Amino acid sequence: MTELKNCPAPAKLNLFLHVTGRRPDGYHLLQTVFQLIDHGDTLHFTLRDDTALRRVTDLPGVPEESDLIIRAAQLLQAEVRRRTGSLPRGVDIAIDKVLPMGGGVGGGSSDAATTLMALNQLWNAGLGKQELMDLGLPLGADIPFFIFGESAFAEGVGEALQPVCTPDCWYVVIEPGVMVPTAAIFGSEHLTRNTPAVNIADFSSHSGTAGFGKNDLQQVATKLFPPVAEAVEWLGAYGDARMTGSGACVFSAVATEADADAVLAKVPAKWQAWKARSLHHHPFTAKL
Ligand SMILES: C[C@@](CO)(OP(=O)(O)O)[C@H](O)COP(=O)(O)OP(=O)(O)OC[C@H]1O[C@@H](n2ccc(N)nc2=O)[C@H](O)[C@@H]1O
Ligand SMILES: Nc1ncnc2c1ncn2[C@@H]1O[C@H](COP(=O)(O)OP(=O)(O)O)[C@@H](O)[C@H]1O
Repeated sequence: MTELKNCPAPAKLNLFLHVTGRRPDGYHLLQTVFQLIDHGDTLHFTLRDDTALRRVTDLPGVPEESDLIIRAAQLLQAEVRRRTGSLPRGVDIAIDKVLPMGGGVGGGSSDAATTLMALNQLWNAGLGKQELMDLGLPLGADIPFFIFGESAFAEGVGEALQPVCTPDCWYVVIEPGVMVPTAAIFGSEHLTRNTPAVNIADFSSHSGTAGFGKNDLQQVATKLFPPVAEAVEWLGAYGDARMTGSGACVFSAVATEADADAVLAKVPAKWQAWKARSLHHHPFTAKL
Protein backbone atom coordinates (compact mmCIF):
# COMPACT_ATOMS: atom_id res chain seq x y z
CA MET A 1 0.00 0.00 0.00
CA THR A 2 1.45 3.41 -0.97
CA GLU A 3 -1.44 5.72 -0.24
CA LEU A 4 -4.47 6.17 1.98
CA LYS A 5 -7.05 8.58 0.61
CA ASN A 6 -10.24 10.05 2.10
CA CYS A 7 -9.38 9.46 5.74
CA PRO A 8 -12.03 11.15 7.91
CA ALA A 9 -11.15 13.42 10.86
CA PRO A 10 -14.52 14.09 12.51
CA ALA A 11 -15.30 16.86 14.99
CA LYS A 12 -16.33 16.45 18.62
CA LEU A 13 -18.69 18.34 20.87
CA ASN A 14 -18.25 18.52 24.64
CA LEU A 15 -21.81 17.78 25.82
CA PHE A 16 -20.79 19.17 29.21
CA LEU A 17 -17.42 20.21 30.56
CA HIS A 18 -16.70 20.60 34.27
CA VAL A 19 -13.46 21.92 35.71
CA THR A 20 -12.97 19.96 38.92
CA GLY A 21 -9.48 20.97 39.98
CA ARG A 22 -5.95 21.71 38.93
CA ARG A 23 -2.81 19.56 38.63
CA PRO A 24 0.42 20.70 40.28
CA ASP A 25 1.73 21.68 36.80
CA GLY A 26 -1.19 24.11 36.36
CA TYR A 27 -3.18 21.98 33.89
CA HIS A 28 -6.86 21.74 34.76
CA LEU A 29 -8.62 18.56 35.73
CA LEU A 30 -11.79 18.09 33.73
CA GLN A 31 -14.83 15.90 33.45
CA THR A 32 -16.51 15.91 30.09
CA VAL A 33 -18.49 13.83 27.62
CA PHE A 34 -16.99 13.85 24.14
CA GLN A 35 -19.55 13.34 21.39
CA LEU A 36 -18.32 12.40 17.90
CA ILE A 37 -20.27 14.00 15.04
CA ASP A 38 -20.37 13.34 11.30
CA HIS A 39 -18.84 16.65 10.19
CA GLY A 40 -15.12 17.01 9.77
CA ASP A 41 -11.91 17.31 7.79
CA THR A 42 -10.61 14.74 5.29
CA LEU A 43 -6.94 13.77 4.95
CA HIS A 44 -5.03 12.07 2.15
CA PHE A 45 -1.65 10.35 2.62
CA THR A 46 0.81 9.40 -0.14
CA LEU A 47 4.19 7.77 0.56
CA ARG A 48 7.26 9.57 -0.83
CA ASP A 49 10.57 8.18 -2.05
CA ASP A 50 12.54 10.10 0.61
CA THR A 51 11.90 10.48 4.35
CA ALA A 52 10.40 14.01 4.33
CA LEU A 53 7.03 14.75 5.92
CA ARG A 54 5.17 17.38 3.92
CA ARG A 55 1.81 19.09 4.14
CA VAL A 56 0.90 19.74 0.54
CA THR A 57 -2.17 21.91 1.27
CA ASP A 58 -1.84 25.52 2.39
CA LEU A 59 -3.56 26.21 5.73
CA PRO A 60 -3.68 29.98 6.32
CA GLY A 61 -2.44 30.87 9.81
CA VAL A 62 -0.87 27.47 10.48
CA PRO A 63 2.73 27.14 9.29
CA GLU A 64 3.59 23.63 8.09
CA GLU A 65 6.12 22.99 10.87
CA SER A 66 3.63 23.79 13.64
CA ASP A 67 0.72 21.91 12.09
CA LEU A 68 -0.44 19.17 14.43
CA ILE A 69 -0.62 16.84 11.40
CA ILE A 70 3.11 17.22 10.72
CA ARG A 71 4.02 17.12 14.42
CA ALA A 72 2.02 13.90 14.87
CA ALA A 73 3.69 12.36 11.81
CA GLN A 74 7.14 13.35 13.16
CA LEU A 75 6.39 11.74 16.52
CA LEU A 76 5.34 8.45 14.96
CA GLN A 77 8.23 8.45 12.47
CA ALA A 78 10.70 8.90 15.37
CA GLU A 79 8.95 6.19 17.38
CA VAL A 80 9.20 3.73 14.46
CA ARG A 81 12.90 4.53 14.11
CA ARG A 82 13.37 3.94 17.86
CA ARG A 83 11.68 0.56 17.56
CA THR A 84 13.10 -0.70 14.26
CA GLY A 85 16.32 1.24 13.79
CA SER A 86 15.22 2.66 10.43
CA LEU A 87 13.24 5.73 9.45
CA PRO A 88 10.02 4.99 7.54
CA ARG A 89 9.40 6.64 4.15
CA GLY A 90 8.24 10.23 4.01
CA VAL A 91 4.64 11.21 3.29
CA ASP A 92 2.77 13.95 1.42
CA ILE A 93 -0.33 14.89 3.41
CA ALA A 94 -3.22 16.78 1.83
CA ILE A 95 -6.13 18.10 3.85
CA ASP A 96 -9.63 19.22 2.99
CA LYS A 97 -10.10 21.62 5.92
CA VAL A 98 -13.70 22.13 6.91
CA LEU A 99 -13.60 22.58 10.68
CA PRO A 100 -13.15 26.06 12.18
CA MET A 101 -9.82 26.60 13.94
CA GLY A 102 -10.00 27.43 17.62
CA GLY A 103 -13.65 26.44 17.47
CA GLY A 104 -13.71 23.93 20.33
CA VAL A 105 -14.71 21.17 17.92
CA GLY A 106 -11.26 19.56 18.09
CA GLY A 107 -10.25 19.97 14.46
CA GLY A 108 -6.49 20.09 14.97
CA SER A 109 -6.58 17.19 17.44
CA SER A 110 -8.74 15.10 15.16
CA ASP A 111 -6.41 15.75 12.20
CA ALA A 112 -3.47 14.63 14.35
CA ALA A 113 -5.31 11.52 15.55
CA THR A 114 -6.24 10.50 12.01
CA THR A 115 -2.62 11.07 10.95
CA LEU A 116 -1.33 8.75 13.70
CA MET A 117 -3.86 6.04 12.79
CA ALA A 118 -3.28 6.33 9.03
CA LEU A 119 0.53 6.32 9.21
CA ASN A 120 0.50 3.43 11.71
CA GLN A 121 -1.21 1.48 8.94
CA LEU A 122 0.72 2.88 5.95
CA TRP A 123 4.07 2.23 7.65
CA ASN A 124 2.96 -1.14 9.09
CA ALA A 125 4.21 0.25 12.39
CA GLY A 126 2.06 -2.07 14.50
CA LEU A 127 1.43 0.27 17.44
CA GLY A 128 -1.62 -0.63 19.52
CA LYS A 129 -4.47 1.78 20.19
CA GLN A 130 -3.26 2.70 23.69
CA GLU A 131 0.29 3.25 22.38
CA LEU A 132 -1.01 5.66 19.75
CA MET A 133 -3.14 7.44 22.38
CA ASP A 134 -0.09 7.84 24.66
CA LEU A 135 2.01 9.13 21.75
CA GLY A 136 -0.63 11.75 20.85
CA LEU A 137 -1.42 13.08 24.33
CA PRO A 138 1.55 15.51 24.64
CA LEU A 139 0.41 17.18 21.39
CA GLY A 140 -3.15 17.78 22.56
CA ALA A 141 -5.45 16.53 25.30
CA ASP A 142 -8.24 15.66 22.85
CA ILE A 143 -6.07 13.43 20.63
CA PRO A 144 -6.39 10.25 22.76
CA PHE A 145 -10.18 10.54 22.56
CA PHE A 146 -10.23 10.56 18.76
CA ILE A 147 -8.02 7.45 18.68
CA PHE A 148 -10.19 5.83 21.36
CA GLY A 149 -12.81 6.13 18.65
CA GLU A 150 -16.16 6.27 20.40
CA SER A 151 -18.16 8.76 22.39
CA ALA A 152 -16.66 8.86 25.84
CA PHE A 153 -16.84 10.11 29.41
CA ALA A 154 -13.42 11.65 30.05
CA GLU A 155 -11.50 12.63 33.16
CA GLY A 156 -7.98 13.78 33.99
CA VAL A 157 -7.09 16.30 31.29
CA GLY A 158 -9.27 14.28 28.95
CA GLU A 159 -7.10 11.18 28.63
CA ALA A 160 -8.89 8.85 31.09
CA LEU A 161 -11.70 7.57 28.89
CA GLN A 162 -14.71 5.31 29.30
CA PRO A 163 -17.22 4.57 26.53
CA VAL A 164 -20.59 6.19 27.17
CA CYS A 165 -23.98 5.89 25.56
CA THR A 166 -25.16 9.21 24.15
CA PRO A 167 -28.44 10.11 22.44
CA ASP A 168 -28.97 9.62 18.71
CA CYS A 169 -29.77 13.11 17.54
CA TRP A 170 -28.82 15.97 15.29
CA TYR A 171 -26.89 19.06 16.32
CA VAL A 172 -27.01 22.60 15.02
CA VAL A 173 -23.59 24.25 15.42
CA ILE A 174 -22.97 27.99 15.12
CA GLU A 175 -19.53 29.48 14.48
CA PRO A 176 -19.66 32.93 16.14
CA GLY A 177 -16.78 34.16 13.98
CA VAL A 178 -14.17 34.58 16.70
CA MET A 179 -11.19 32.40 17.58
CA VAL A 180 -11.07 31.68 21.30
CA PRO A 181 -7.55 30.97 22.61
CA THR A 182 -7.79 28.01 25.02
CA ALA A 183 -4.96 29.30 27.23
CA ALA A 184 -6.76 32.60 27.88
CA ILE A 185 -9.89 30.79 29.08
CA PHE A 186 -8.05 28.40 31.41
CA GLY A 187 -5.86 31.25 32.66
CA SER A 188 -8.75 33.54 33.61
CA GLU A 189 -9.09 34.58 37.25
CA HIS A 190 -12.86 34.29 36.82
CA LEU A 191 -12.81 30.57 35.97
CA THR A 192 -14.43 28.36 38.63
CA ARG A 193 -12.27 25.33 39.23
CA ASN A 194 -14.18 23.44 41.90
CA THR A 195 -17.25 21.89 40.29
CA PRO A 196 -18.11 18.78 42.32
CA ALA A 197 -17.20 15.51 40.60
CA VAL A 198 -19.98 13.54 38.92
CA ASN A 199 -19.83 9.97 37.75
CA ILE A 200 -20.71 8.32 34.48
CA ALA A 201 -23.98 6.98 35.92
CA ASP A 202 -25.12 10.53 36.74
CA PHE A 203 -24.75 11.39 33.06
CA SER A 204 -26.22 8.15 31.74
CA SER A 205 -29.29 8.27 33.98
CA HIS A 206 -30.08 11.86 32.98
CA SER A 207 -33.01 11.72 30.55
CA GLY A 208 -32.20 14.72 28.36
CA THR A 209 -28.50 13.90 28.32
CA ALA A 210 -27.50 16.73 25.99
CA GLY A 211 -28.60 19.09 28.75
CA PHE A 212 -26.66 17.43 31.58
CA GLY A 213 -24.32 19.63 33.62
CA LYS A 214 -22.80 22.76 32.10
CA ASN A 215 -19.68 24.06 30.41
CA ASP A 216 -17.60 25.79 33.07
CA LEU A 217 -15.51 27.51 30.39
CA GLN A 218 -18.55 29.20 28.87
CA GLN A 219 -18.95 31.92 31.47
CA VAL A 220 -15.39 33.13 30.94
CA ALA A 221 -15.54 32.82 27.14
CA THR A 222 -18.82 34.73 26.83
CA LYS A 223 -17.42 37.59 28.96
CA LEU A 224 -14.24 37.84 26.89
CA PHE A 225 -15.88 37.25 23.52
CA PRO A 226 -19.35 38.86 23.23
CA PRO A 227 -20.16 37.13 19.88
CA VAL A 228 -20.12 33.80 21.77
CA ALA A 229 -22.66 35.16 24.26
CA GLU A 230 -24.80 36.39 21.38
CA ALA A 231 -24.77 32.99 19.67
CA VAL A 232 -25.70 31.21 22.94
CA GLU A 233 -28.59 33.59 23.43
CA TRP A 234 -29.83 33.28 19.84
CA LEU A 235 -29.63 29.47 19.67
CA GLY A 236 -31.07 29.22 23.19
CA ALA A 237 -34.45 30.16 21.73
CA TYR A 238 -34.52 26.71 20.05
CA GLY A 239 -33.28 24.50 22.89
CA ASP A 240 -30.49 24.08 25.42
CA ALA A 241 -27.65 25.95 23.69
CA ARG A 242 -24.12 25.76 25.02
CA MET A 243 -20.52 26.23 24.01
CA THR A 244 -18.27 23.26 23.13
CA GLY A 245 -14.77 22.96 24.62
CA SER A 246 -13.09 26.32 25.14
CA GLY A 247 -15.25 27.80 22.36
CA ALA A 248 -16.07 29.50 20.20
CA CYS A 249 -18.68 27.18 18.63
CA VAL A 250 -22.12 26.94 20.18
CA PHE A 251 -24.45 23.96 19.69
CA SER A 252 -27.91 22.70 20.44
CA ALA A 253 -29.40 19.21 20.06
CA VAL A 254 -32.50 18.67 17.93
CA ALA A 255 -34.40 15.46 17.26
CA THR A 256 -34.43 15.28 13.46
CA GLU A 257 -32.60 16.56 10.41
CA ALA A 258 -35.72 18.53 9.45
CA ASP A 259 -35.60 20.27 12.85
CA ALA A 260 -31.94 21.12 12.23
CA ASP A 261 -32.77 22.51 8.78
CA ALA A 262 -35.57 24.63 10.25
CA VAL A 263 -33.18 26.27 12.74
CA LEU A 264 -30.41 26.66 10.12
CA ALA A 265 -32.80 28.51 7.82
CA LYS A 266 -33.17 31.22 10.46
CA VAL A 267 -29.52 31.66 11.49
CA PRO A 268 -28.43 35.29 10.95
CA ALA A 269 -26.26 35.67 7.85
CA LYS A 270 -23.29 37.01 9.86
CA TRP A 271 -22.66 33.51 11.27
CA GLN A 272 -21.57 30.29 9.65
CA ALA A 273 -23.71 27.42 10.85
CA TRP A 274 -24.06 23.73 10.04
CA LYS A 275 -25.79 20.56 11.11
CA ALA A 276 -24.26 17.26 12.12
CA ARG A 277 -25.49 13.89 13.27
CA SER A 278 -24.25 12.17 16.41
CA LEU A 279 -21.87 9.27 15.77
CA HIS A 280 -21.24 6.36 18.13
CA HIS A 281 -17.98 5.36 16.46
CA HIS A 282 -15.14 7.09 14.66
CA PRO A 283 -15.62 6.46 10.92
CA PHE A 284 -11.88 5.83 10.38
CA THR A 285 -11.25 3.40 13.25
CA ALA A 286 -14.22 1.42 11.90
CA LYS A 287 -12.35 1.18 8.54
CA LEU A 288 -9.02 0.07 10.02
C1 LIG B 1 -10.78 22.51 26.23
C2 LIG B 1 -10.64 21.22 25.46
C3 LIG B 1 -11.77 20.27 25.89
O1 LIG B 1 -11.94 19.21 25.01
O2 LIG B 1 -10.81 21.33 24.05
P1 LIG B 1 -10.74 22.45 22.91
O3 LIG B 1 -11.61 23.59 23.24
O4 LIG B 1 -9.31 22.89 22.81
O5 LIG B 1 -11.19 21.77 21.66
C4 LIG B 1 -9.27 20.57 25.72
O6 LIG B 1 -9.16 20.14 27.05
C5 LIG B 1 -8.09 21.44 25.40
O7 LIG B 1 -6.91 20.68 25.53
P2 LIG B 1 -5.61 20.99 24.64
O8 LIG B 1 -6.00 20.98 23.19
O9 LIG B 1 -4.53 20.09 25.07
O10 LIG B 1 -5.33 22.44 25.04
P3 LIG B 1 -4.22 23.44 24.46
O11 LIG B 1 -4.82 24.29 23.42
O12 LIG B 1 -2.97 22.71 24.12
O13 LIG B 1 -3.99 24.26 25.81
C6 LIG B 1 -3.57 25.58 25.85
C7 LIG B 1 -3.30 25.92 27.29
O14 LIG B 1 -4.52 25.83 28.06
C8 LIG B 1 -4.25 25.39 29.38
N1 LIG B 1 -4.95 24.13 29.67
C9 LIG B 1 -5.36 23.28 28.69
C10 LIG B 1 -6.03 22.12 29.01
C11 LIG B 1 -6.26 21.83 30.38
N2 LIG B 1 -6.91 20.70 30.75
N3 LIG B 1 -5.85 22.68 31.33
C12 LIG B 1 -5.21 23.83 31.00
O15 LIG B 1 -4.85 24.59 31.90
C13 LIG B 1 -2.74 25.20 29.46
O16 LIG B 1 -2.19 26.41 29.93
C14 LIG B 1 -2.35 24.99 28.01
O17 LIG B 1 -1.02 25.35 27.76
N1 LIG C 1 -4.22 20.76 11.46
C1 LIG C 1 -4.64 21.78 12.21
N2 LIG C 1 -5.91 22.19 12.17
C2 LIG C 1 -6.34 23.20 12.95
N3 LIG C 1 -5.59 23.88 13.81
C3 LIG C 1 -4.31 23.52 13.92
C4 LIG C 1 -3.79 22.46 13.14
N4 LIG C 1 -2.51 22.33 13.47
C5 LIG C 1 -2.24 23.26 14.40
N5 LIG C 1 -3.31 23.99 14.67
C6 LIG C 1 -3.39 25.09 15.69
O1 LIG C 1 -4.16 24.61 16.80
C7 LIG C 1 -5.07 25.62 17.25
C8 LIG C 1 -6.35 24.95 17.83
O2 LIG C 1 -7.00 24.36 16.77
P1 LIG C 1 -8.28 23.45 16.83
O3 LIG C 1 -7.95 22.07 17.28
O4 LIG C 1 -8.93 23.53 15.50
O5 LIG C 1 -9.21 24.16 17.86
P2 LIG C 1 -9.85 23.70 19.21
O6 LIG C 1 -8.74 23.12 20.05
O7 LIG C 1 -10.44 24.93 19.79
O8 LIG C 1 -10.89 22.70 18.88
C9 LIG C 1 -5.34 26.47 16.01
O9 LIG C 1 -5.58 27.79 16.39
C10 LIG C 1 -4.08 26.35 15.19
O10 LIG C 1 -3.19 27.41 15.45
